[in-house]
Amino acid sequence: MMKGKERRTVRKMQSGRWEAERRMERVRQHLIPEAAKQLEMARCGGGKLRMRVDSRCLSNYMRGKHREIQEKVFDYYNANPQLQTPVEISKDDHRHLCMSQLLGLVREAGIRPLRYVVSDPSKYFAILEAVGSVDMSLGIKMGVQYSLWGCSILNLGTKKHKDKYFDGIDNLDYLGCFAMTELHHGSNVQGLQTVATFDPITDEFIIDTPNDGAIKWWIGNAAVHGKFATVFARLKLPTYDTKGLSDMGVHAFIVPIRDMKTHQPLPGIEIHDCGHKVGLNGVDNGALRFRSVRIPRDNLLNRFGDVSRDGKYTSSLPTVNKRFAATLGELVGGRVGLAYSSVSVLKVAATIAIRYSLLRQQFGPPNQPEVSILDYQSQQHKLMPMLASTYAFHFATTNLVEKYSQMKKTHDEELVADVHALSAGLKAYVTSYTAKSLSICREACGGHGYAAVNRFGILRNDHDIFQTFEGDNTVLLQQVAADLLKQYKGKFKGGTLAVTWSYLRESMNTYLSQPNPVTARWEGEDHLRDPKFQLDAFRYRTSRLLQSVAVRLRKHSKSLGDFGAWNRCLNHLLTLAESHIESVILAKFIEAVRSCPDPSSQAALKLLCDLYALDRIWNDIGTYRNVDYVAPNKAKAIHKLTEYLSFQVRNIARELVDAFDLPDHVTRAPIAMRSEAYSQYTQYVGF
Ligand SMILES: Cc1cc2nc3c(=O)[nH]c(=O)nc-3n(C[C@H](O)[C@H](O)[C@H](O)COP(=O)(O)OP(=O)(O)OC[C@H]3O[C@@H](n4cnc5c(N)ncnc54)[C@H](O)[C@@H]3O)c2cc1C
Repeated sequence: MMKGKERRTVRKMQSGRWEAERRMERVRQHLIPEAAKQLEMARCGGGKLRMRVDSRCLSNYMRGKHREIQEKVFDYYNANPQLQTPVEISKDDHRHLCMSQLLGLVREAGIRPLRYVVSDPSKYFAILEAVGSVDMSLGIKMGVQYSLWGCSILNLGTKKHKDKYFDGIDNLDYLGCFAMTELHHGSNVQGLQTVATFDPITDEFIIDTPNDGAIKWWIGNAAVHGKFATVFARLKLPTYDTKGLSDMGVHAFIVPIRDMKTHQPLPGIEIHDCGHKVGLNGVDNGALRFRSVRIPRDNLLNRFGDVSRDGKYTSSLPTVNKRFAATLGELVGGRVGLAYSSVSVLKVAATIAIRYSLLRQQFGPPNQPEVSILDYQSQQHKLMPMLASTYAFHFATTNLVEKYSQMKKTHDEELVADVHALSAGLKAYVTSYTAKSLSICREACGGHGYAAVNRFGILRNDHDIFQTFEGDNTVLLQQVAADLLKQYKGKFKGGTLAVTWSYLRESMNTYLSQPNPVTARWEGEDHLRDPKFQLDAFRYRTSRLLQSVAVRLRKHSKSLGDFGAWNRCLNHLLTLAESHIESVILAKFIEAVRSCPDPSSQAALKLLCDLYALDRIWNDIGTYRNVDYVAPNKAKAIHKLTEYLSFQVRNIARELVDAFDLPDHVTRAPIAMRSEAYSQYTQYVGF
C-alpha cells in the first residue's frame, strides 16, 4: 500500500508527464514542426530534450556568497508591512516612506552599508541589489547616501575626513548629497561653473553660484533630507601678485547645507525641490544655489590636490586633466552598482513575464485545450533571448563587482583602467537593454501587464533614468571606444593591452585577414554551438570595427580636426563599443558555463549561452553578411537554430526563472505568483 505522501508524489509525477505529453502533442500538431521532431527524438531515446534542471542547484551556483545578507534584507521588509511601498502613493508620502525604509534597514535591521563599502564591496553591492528589489527609490536613496556622498568622502578625502564623517554617514546622522550636476552642465563635468575661492585671511573657501546655469540641479537627498553636500566646484586661488585668481579646475568640497538641529537651510544656501519626476519619486532631488557660503579649508577633499594655509596648491598629479581623471576615476563604484542593480531589475521583470506567460492560455487547436502563450514562437522570441541575456549579464556584472573589489584592495593600475572602462561599458549596455526589455515584458503580458500592481510600469519608470545618471550611456560608450582606440594605438607603439582587451592582441593578427570562405559556409549545429566559433565571430566584428574606425578617424581629422572627425564617426564608435562589450559578456558567460560543477546546471547554462551568442549574431547578421563572414546558408542555419534554442529554453523556462530565487514577496506582481496567481489578482481588485 502506498502512503499518502507517496501517492501524492506519484500523482504529481503522472500529472507532470501528462502535461508534457499534452504539450508535445500540441507542438507536434500545430506549432513548431522542427521542434516536434526533436521532441519525438527525445521520446525515442534521442535524449535531446530530456534536459532536467534542478533550480536549487543552479541557484546555488548563481547566488554568490552574499545571498544570506540579501535574505536578511528581504525578510526585514517582509516582516514590516508598514515599510512596503504601496502601488499608489503621493510624492511626499513616498519620500517619507523611503527615508523610513532606509532608517529601518540601518538602525533596526542593523545593516551598516558603509562598513561593507570598505571591508567587502561585493557585500555592499549585494545589499544594494536587494534593497533595490524592495523599492528602486530606496536603492537609489541608499546609493546616494553611501555610493555617492559616502564614497566621495572615502575616495576623494583623506584620513581627517574619514575620521570625522564615517560613523555619521554610516548610521545616517549625516545624510548627504553628491552635488555635481548643474542646470547647464551634466555630462560635461569640466564645464561646471560653481566656484570655490580661497580666502587666505580667514583660511576658508567661499562657495558661489555665479549664474543660474550653475545652480546645482537634480541633487539626490537635497530637497528634503540632506544635511551635507559634496559640492564639485572650480577651485580658484589668489595669484602671487594677489591681483587675480587662478583656476585650478574642478575639486570637491564638503558643504553643510542644513542646520544639524533645526534642519533649516544654512545662511547663503537656497534649496528648491526639482519636483515630481517620471519615476523614483521616493528620492528627493533638489536644486541648490550658493551665495558666498564660507567653509573651512579642511573641507576640501584633498586626496588629489591640496591648498596650504598660505594659499599654495600642491598635488602629486602634474596636470589639471590628470587630477580631474583621478577624481572621476574614484567614482566608478556608483556605476558598478547601477549595472549590477539593473540586472536585478531585469531578473524581476523576466520572472514576472515568464511565469505569467506559462500560466496564461489563449487559443489552441480545434477542440483541444488552449495553449500557454509561452508556446507561441513569437512569445518565445520576445522572452527567451531576454532570459539568456539576463543570465549573461548576471555573470558579467558579478565579475565586474569582483574586479572592483579586487581593485579596491590592490590599487593595481592596470585593474583600475580595466574596471573604469568595463564599468562604463557594462553600465551603458545593460541598462539600455533592461530599459528596452521592460517595455517588451509589459507588452508580452497583454492587458494585465498594464496594471500597476503587476509592476512593469513602475519598474520601467524607475529604471529608465539608469540610462542617464552616473554617466549618460551614449557618453559612456564613447569612453569605451576611446579606450579601445588608445589600446589599439598603444599596440602599434609596442605597448601592452589591458586585461579586458587582451583578445585584440590576437585579433590584430588573425581577425583582420579575409574571412575564410570555407568556414563561412559551415552550418552544422556542433559548429554553431562551439564557443570558439561564437567568440571568434564576436571578436572579429569588434576588431574590424576598430580597425575601420581608426582609419576613418585618421582620414577625417585632417579636414575636420579631432572633434569633428570624432563626431563624423560617432555612430561607428558607439557600435564598436557595444560590440566590444558583447564580446566581454560572452567570454564571461562561456567561462561561467565551463566552471559550473553540476552537469545538469551546466547543460542549462550552455543552452542559454548558445542562445545568447547566436541571437546576438543574428541581430547583427547584416554586418556579418556584408563582409562574407557568414554565407547565406549559414545565416539561415543560425536563424533556425536560434528559434530552436528558444524553444528548448522555453521547456525549462520555469526552472530557469526559479533559479533567480526571487521570493513572491519580492516579485510581488499577482500575475507572477507561484500559485493561485489569478485568485491573488482578483483578490487585489476586491473580489
Ligand atoms: C533622477 C535623477 C537623479 C540625479 N541625481 C544626481 C545626483 O544626485 N547628483 C548629481 O550630481 N547629478 C544627478 N543627476 C544628474 C545626472 O547625473 C545627469 O542628468 C547626467 O549626468 C546627464 O547629464 P545631462 O542631464 O546634462 O544630460 P546631457 O549631457 O545634456 O545629455 C542630453 C543628451 O545629449 C546627449 N549628449 C551629451 N553629450 C554628448 C556627446 N558628447 N556625444 C553625444 N551625445 C551627447 C546625451 O546622449 C543625451 O541624449 C540626476 C539626474 C536625475 C534625472
